[in-house]
Amino acid sequence: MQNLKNLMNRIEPCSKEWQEKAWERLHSQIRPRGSLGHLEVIASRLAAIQGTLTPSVKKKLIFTMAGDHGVAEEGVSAYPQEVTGQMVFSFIQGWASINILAKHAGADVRVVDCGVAADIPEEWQVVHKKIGKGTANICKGPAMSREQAIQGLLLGAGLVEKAFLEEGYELFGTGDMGIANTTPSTAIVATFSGKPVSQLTGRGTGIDDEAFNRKVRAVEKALKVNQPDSEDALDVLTKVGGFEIAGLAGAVLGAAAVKAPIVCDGFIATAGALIACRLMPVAKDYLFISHQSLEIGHATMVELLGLRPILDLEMRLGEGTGSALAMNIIEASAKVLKEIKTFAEAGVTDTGH
Ligand SMILES: O=C(O)c1ccc[n+]([C@@H]2O[C@H](COP(=O)([O-])O)[C@@H](O)[C@H]2O)c1
Ligand SMILES: Cc1cc2nc[nH]c2cc1C
Repeated sequence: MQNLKNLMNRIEPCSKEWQEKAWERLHSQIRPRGSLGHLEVIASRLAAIQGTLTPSVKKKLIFTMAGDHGVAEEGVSAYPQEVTGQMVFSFIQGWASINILAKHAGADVRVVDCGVAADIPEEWQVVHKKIGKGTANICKGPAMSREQAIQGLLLGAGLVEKAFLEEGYELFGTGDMGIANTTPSTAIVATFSGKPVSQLTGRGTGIDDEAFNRKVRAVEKALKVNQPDSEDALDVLTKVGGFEIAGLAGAVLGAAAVKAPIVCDGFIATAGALIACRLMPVAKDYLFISHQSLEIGHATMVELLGLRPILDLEMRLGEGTGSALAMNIIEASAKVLKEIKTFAEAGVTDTGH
């Protein structure tokens, strides 16, 4: 708990001064005022995060956090639990969607075993940090202990901080892998929003109507049995979260602590980001939401965070795929701020404003 307090105490708001300076430059560039829309917002936020008019986000790293979920036994996913470990194998072989899209984005991928049920062989190129062999079934009691939730938060934060300080990564992305993890993510957004579970539950990996009804009932039961306290994000994470969700939340806190930009992926990664921002609201200054997931409850998460997703491609995959795609947009926005000349620099007549 002391280490978690220490982490949160190190998080400061980004620089509103640099943000102002960035807006001044953006408004004096040789184009109609505001014409690059949301790219300008992203650029001004990067300036505020890095404290410069020349932000750099060239060196990029995506953490794909993997974990299993006891609630899978309620029949809430279209796929069996063993797929989590099998996909971890695919990630390290370079065969999966995240490998292809991260390569396209020029980002590295680091796979983290936060709590996969299967044994992950020591020689696999993953970060071996298993907190447990899958969480407990949230329909029957808490997913994990409070100590395990803290362990997961510190794990995610530590990985990002170390990669920033020791390897020079400048932009981070989050992603997840975990069969059944849309169920705890739904429980998290239901707790924070207070909306009916049926309005927040989606089809995850593609479940049929019967599994959908089981999933709604499972989330309702998890909330009834555990009574997570919406005012205490650590309680929510402990009772209805997941090991990879703890890692994903921690990654956002770690990025904020070192003043690095971090972009979260879809439904599960945003659930983690929501936990982080409930624990420490100023962490939001460092967070970007990569895309609007098709998973129905994601819109409510986005609303609660008050941030605008960068892309909307009707994706619902996870792994960090949305983060990878959005990284190129974030990098483009850094170039917009740095490289487009101002009216004064270019000698263009400025009568627009
Ligand atoms: O990130 C998303 O928006 C997203 C939406 C639906 C499904 N997923 C992925 O699908 C898995 C969870 O789906 P499910 O049906 O097993 O709960 C997990 O591995 C996620 O990465 C991810
Ligand atoms: C095959 C497969 C790949 C995934 N990647 C993220 N979630 C996934 C779920 C499944 C089932």
